[in-house]
Amino acid sequence: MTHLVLRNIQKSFGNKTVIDDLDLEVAEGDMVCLIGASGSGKSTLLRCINLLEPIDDGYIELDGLDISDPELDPQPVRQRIGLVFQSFNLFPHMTAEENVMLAPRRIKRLSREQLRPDISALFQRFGLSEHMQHYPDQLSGGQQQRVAIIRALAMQPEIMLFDEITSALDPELVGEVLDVLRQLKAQGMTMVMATHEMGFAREVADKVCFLSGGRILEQGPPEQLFGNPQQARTQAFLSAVL
Ligand SMILES: Nc1ncnc2c1ncn2[C@@H]1O[C@H](COP(=O)(O)OP(=O)(O)OP(=O)(O)O)[C@@H](O)[C@H]1O
Repeated sequence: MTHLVLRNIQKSFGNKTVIDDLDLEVAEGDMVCLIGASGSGKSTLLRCINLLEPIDDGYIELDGLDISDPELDPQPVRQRIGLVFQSFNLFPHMTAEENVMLAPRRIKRLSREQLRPDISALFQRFGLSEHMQHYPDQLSGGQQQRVAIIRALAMQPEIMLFDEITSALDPELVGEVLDVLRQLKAQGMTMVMATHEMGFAREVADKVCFLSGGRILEQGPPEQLFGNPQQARTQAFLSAVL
């Protein structure tokens, strides 16, 4: 089943076109990796999907619903789509658990007691049980990013978007965050990820998209893009991007 459909997406800032007539389909349970140079439009695309940026033209469908309809209340749609950023953006004066509980308490109006079993299970699932009561400055960057992922999952989204979530991490901490994504993939989560982690994209993605100037130059399963006879074109693209 096609879960997310983007058609003819157009987005400009002033007179600068940032997304240019872009089409993308994401099937349920798939991991789609967006790869492109800085400024190619990856973040803007993810922000458009999450309705943080309005699109100028085209439409975005989630499970058949046109979520780009300007008449639609964006709040319930945003709850269905989790977004995790490069910077973890945890509140420093709150424990990991309080950070994770904040949105469901405010938006879903659930109490701490109602939330605790599910939230504890999430911390446990991602190996962070012993850090629930720690403050962000007591956690490594990798642990903070894993808490940021748990925070997004606590809203029980149907689809998760990741914007270069390992780019700010020391290299030795990247693996533990990518492991969380592998786990989510195994559990059937639908995901779109902007990344420079080429090895991960090759290993885990169902589809890889090469973005340049707000357009998708190539897209396909990694074994196609990285295999012969495509390999020379892929290498040329990646050497310009990475
Ligand atoms: N709010 C904004 N106002 C004006 N221009 C913007 C805005 N947001 C993004 N841009 C411009 O849009 C272009 C695409 O930016 P975007 O952040 O989407 O690219 P990216 O591929 O995610 O790059 P990076 O890897 O550096 O985050 C850039 O030229 C950027 O300067």
